[in-house]
Amino acid sequence: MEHRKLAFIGAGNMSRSLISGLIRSGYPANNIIAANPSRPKLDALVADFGITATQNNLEAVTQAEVIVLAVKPQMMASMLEELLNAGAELDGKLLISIAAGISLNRLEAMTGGHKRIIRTMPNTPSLLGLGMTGLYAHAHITRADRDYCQSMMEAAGKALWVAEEDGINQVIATAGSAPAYFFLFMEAMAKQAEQSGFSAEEARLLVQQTALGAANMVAANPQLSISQLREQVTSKGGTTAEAIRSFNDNGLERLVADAMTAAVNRARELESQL
Ligand SMILES: NC(=O)C1=CN([C@@H]2O[C@H](COP(=O)(O)OP(=O)(O)OC[C@H]3O[C@@H](n4cnc5c(N)ncnc54)[C@H](OP(=O)(O)O)[C@@H]3O)[C@@H](O)[C@H]2O)C=CC1
Ligand SMILES: O=C(O)[C@@H]1CCC=N1
Repeated sequence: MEHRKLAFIGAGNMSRSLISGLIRSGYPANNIIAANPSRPKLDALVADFGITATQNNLEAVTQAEVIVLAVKPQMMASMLEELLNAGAELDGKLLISIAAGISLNRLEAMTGGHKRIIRTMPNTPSLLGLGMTGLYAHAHITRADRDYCQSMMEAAGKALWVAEEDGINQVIATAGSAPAYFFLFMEAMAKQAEQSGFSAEEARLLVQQTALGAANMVAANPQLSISQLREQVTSKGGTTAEAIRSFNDNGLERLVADAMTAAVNRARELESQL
């Protein structure tokens, strides 16, 4: 992939995940700069990955060819306004937003009409190179910019383009927010395992190894549907069948659908507010 000079504006959880993925895949550390108002997260990024860091957004933007907008959605307008007021020149630069709930139209307005923007939705497993990122760009974005953005995200995992901008909100519900769903499920399982007598470490080991194994079974067996993998575990008249029956009787499918719809609705609500 091309190693364009890359700036992350906002050095929080998601930037750290993406930077880690990039460095792990061989992106040169001296082509990455991160900007953040407070120092500790920057110091940790410099220590862990050898990138450059600054508390001055303008300095990062000036040096970069590609700028990743990685502040909280609610901070985006004020951050960009300050940047433009400070004299930032965005011409010739590709902007990549990772923010939930801010449309390309809004980003264009917030940047004084800049049109070279790609919208993405990554997730935190990018930290380990196991991320999943959705991407969307308007038709005028060049092939070279699309390819760069895709390979940048693929350095941290897998990437999937969506055909409509609202597809990004569906990616949020299915991948961006979704690591937390699995963590919640694992928390509940670990809690129950502890209540049944395992130590906290034993419960975590049992749950984490099983989750890892299950995810790897899905990835390693594309010829099998996820339902078939579940059926392989479920002996007739056995223990798993009883657990699955309990999940189904308690409406697991509806719970999951409602939770994913709530995430999409919140993303759309943010889009209408910000
Ligand atoms: N976390 C996730 O799983 C995912 C998050 N996202 C998106 O990523 C974006 C960042 O989220 P996340 O990393 O979780 O949030 P964090 O709060 O961890 O990171 C945001 C960072 O932005 C910094 N910041 C605040 N104001 C400014 C400013 N004016 N200029 C530069 N930096 C600033 C904050 O600094 P300080 O703390 O010092 O104030 C903080 O380090 C959001 O838009 C979110 O929607 C997308 C996909 C997944
Ligand atoms: O919770 C959020 O709003 C962000 C976007 C996806 C994951 N975290």
